[in-house]
Amino acid sequence: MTTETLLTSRTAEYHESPHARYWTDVSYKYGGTRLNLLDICVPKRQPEDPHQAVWLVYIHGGAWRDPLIDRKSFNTALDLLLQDDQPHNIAGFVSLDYRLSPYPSHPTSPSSTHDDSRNVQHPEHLNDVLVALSFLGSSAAITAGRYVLCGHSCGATLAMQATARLSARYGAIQPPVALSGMEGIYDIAALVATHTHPAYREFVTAAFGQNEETWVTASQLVGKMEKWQGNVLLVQSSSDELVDMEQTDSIVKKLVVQGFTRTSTTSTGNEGKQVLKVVIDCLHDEVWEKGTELAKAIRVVTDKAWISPAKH
Ligand SMILES: N[C@@H](CC(=O)c1ccccc1NC=O)C(=O)O
Repeated sequence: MTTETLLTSRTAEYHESPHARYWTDVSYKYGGTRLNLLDICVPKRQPEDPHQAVWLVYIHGGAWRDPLIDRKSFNTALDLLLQDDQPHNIAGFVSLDYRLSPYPSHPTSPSSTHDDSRNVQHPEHLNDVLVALSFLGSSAAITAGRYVLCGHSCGATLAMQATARLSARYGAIQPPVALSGMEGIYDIAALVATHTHPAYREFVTAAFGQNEETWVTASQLVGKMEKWQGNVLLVQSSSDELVDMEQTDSIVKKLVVQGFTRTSTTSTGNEGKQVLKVVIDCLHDEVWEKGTELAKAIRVVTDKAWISPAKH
């Protein structure tokens, strides 16, 4: 990210800590809403090999609608990463917001029909993510395709959708070099069928409408990951009370059909098109609330042993 780009952003705030420089509340979309903002953190200790370094872009969860889970939910994991003694391969971190679907029944912050930031449906969440990535493309790192997408829950859905979209056709934005999905939703129809609590159907119809065909095409991404050459890390807790293991197992199978190979380690050298499933043990939101598992996944997915080397 060039400093000039950031300085021209109307809303951005700048501050520093002993470990990093931060630009927060950066507007990524012309005429955007208060949820079309992102936060950037550039560690003062930069990777030893800048040519191989990547940017990490985080996409939060919250069922496409929860106003209390936003880009700031990345901060606990970010603080843990910045305190690490061991060196990283990460040039910078981005956590982004995107417009949400309606949530008029939220107990403390119900959405109003007049709020442009909380009344969208698929594919607008994805479109916002793509606009954010395009904004970030003004950074040399991201134009060169050296970034990794990491998403939690419906953020993992968005990370997968964005990767599928960006690898399907040639465009100004390169797809990510690697992808990490945590507690992800990859089969919306199965999610609604498995979980009979009415909240599931409620948030899915708010985000994707009533037509179940849209749920299938939007989340299953059949055939849409074929062209992408990166590696995928999928992390799922066996004690997640909201999203079941079958979500991750089903996308693993679909990736294998699209040319991916299952692997059990990240340290065997990277040939691309590998998928690694890691089982953890915590509640759904503890992944980012405690930050430990999120930080761990980010260390792995950005490691030079896991991502394809930059071409010279
Ligand atoms: N806190 C959310 C619920 C939520 O985030 C969620 C619930 C079930 C399955 C997945 C979820 N989040 C995925 O992004 C809500 O209030 O709607």
